[in-house]
Amino acid sequence: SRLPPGPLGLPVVGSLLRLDPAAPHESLTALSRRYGPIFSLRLGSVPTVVLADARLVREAFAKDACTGRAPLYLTHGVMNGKGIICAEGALWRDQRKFVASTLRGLGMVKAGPRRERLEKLIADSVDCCLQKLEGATVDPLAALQHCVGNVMNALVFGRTYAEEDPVWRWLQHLQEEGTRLIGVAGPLNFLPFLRFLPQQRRNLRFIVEGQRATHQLYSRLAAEHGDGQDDLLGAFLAEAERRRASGEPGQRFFCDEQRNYLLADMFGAGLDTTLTTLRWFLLMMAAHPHEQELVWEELRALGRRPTLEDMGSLPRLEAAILETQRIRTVVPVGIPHGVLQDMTVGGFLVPKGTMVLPLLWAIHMDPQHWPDPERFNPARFLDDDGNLVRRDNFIPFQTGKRVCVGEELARALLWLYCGALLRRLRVAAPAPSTGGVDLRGRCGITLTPAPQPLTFYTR
Ligand code: HEM
Repeated sequence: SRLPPGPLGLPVVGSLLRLDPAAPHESLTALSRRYGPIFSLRLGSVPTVVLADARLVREAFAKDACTGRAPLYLTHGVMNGKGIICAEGALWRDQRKFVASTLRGLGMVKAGPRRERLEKLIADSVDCCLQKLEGATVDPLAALQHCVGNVMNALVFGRTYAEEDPVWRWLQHLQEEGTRLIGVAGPLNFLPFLRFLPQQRRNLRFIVEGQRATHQLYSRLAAEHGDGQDDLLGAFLAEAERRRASGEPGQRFFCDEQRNYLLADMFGAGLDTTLTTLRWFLLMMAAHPHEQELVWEELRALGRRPTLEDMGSLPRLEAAILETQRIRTVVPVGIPHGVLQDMTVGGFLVPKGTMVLPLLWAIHMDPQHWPDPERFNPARFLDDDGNLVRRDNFIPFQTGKRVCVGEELARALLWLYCGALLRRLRVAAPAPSTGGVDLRGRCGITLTPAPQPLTFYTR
């Protein structure tokens, strides 16, 4: 077979200059309208294939050959292929299995006492968040970051922090700056020699320093951790001990260094994405009061705060969450995969060493599947009788063998937060004369909204 079509690039930079650094998802989407749902280009030194159709993503990501990560400087040079997000091969398979089964043990199951414990943990954090927002005119970011952050702290490390705890403040700052700088350092991935430029060197030093300092903290948390296994760290320590005792070869995957990379990955992957989705949800509700009223009607009819049991029976709430995930996909360029063996996708050859980008923005904004895609319209996810409908061209967690391992937890968090917040509060935008709501996103690794206040009236 032949390679997918695509633009001719310049030597050295390839097609990098075609990408708007502030909106790479839009530049790539424009190219997909021109070259089709599968096309190839070279980004600096990295040969890349872009998939702009959910069917092609499903086909590609179902293959073992496509479970690698892209040959990027940050994944391989900074993350060293450790942890889970950047791991490949035997290490990835081992850690993926361990994480998936640990998350099930922590309550990501359909029913039972563990699920109730998880639900209580989230519900308590929602209460904390409600207290901070009720009656206030603020950007909800700080409240959400603290409250959702503590759910992740509890699940990953087995502890929570007071809001003003200096260690927690420092962790939040590192996370925010790190995510921003990794975005800024994007070109470094494709042109690794850029790391010799002074500005890039400073950014990289911050990222590597932050990594070293958080790993030190994690080692301390591990040393202080008891025998309990109600969190990922506890489960890791117990599994490391079990493998050491039995002397099995898999014990090499449970060293202290891998533990620290894994903890950082789980905390980072879980918090940023969920937080950003919640921020977009509140902004969309404020900008579309009529849609907010429809959700409110449904919640009023229920007469109490929704629980996980109610998932599947509140279609308006669910459709509003799904439509938020469509119109402001938090990872608009998608999380790239790497090709481990030559393979074919859509009849085209995709050679070993290629980076595969599942271009979620193009998929979720495709006018053929989503008429008038820039319009926020939850009814897209409802049929004429108001029942929820599954949509094929919608893959916010991606698909296949590496699909988001936290999807169940993310859906539970979004459900309980969005339901409780809208049941108790009416979210309103500032008057249009003062600018209204700014729904344009800024693209780092995630597509985030601009900081802006909202008013939270008691219902
Ligand atoms: C709305 C919230 C979330 C969204 C939109 C989201 C989205 C994604 C996406 C698109 C991927 C890439 C999948 C792939 O490579 O094919 C991913 C991977 C991942 N997510 Fe999430 N995620 C969310 C929440 C979470 C949460 C709460 C956790 C933690 C429990 C989590 C942990 C992970 C991990 C560890 C991976 C890497 C999986 C692997 O490489 O095998 N995510 N997520």
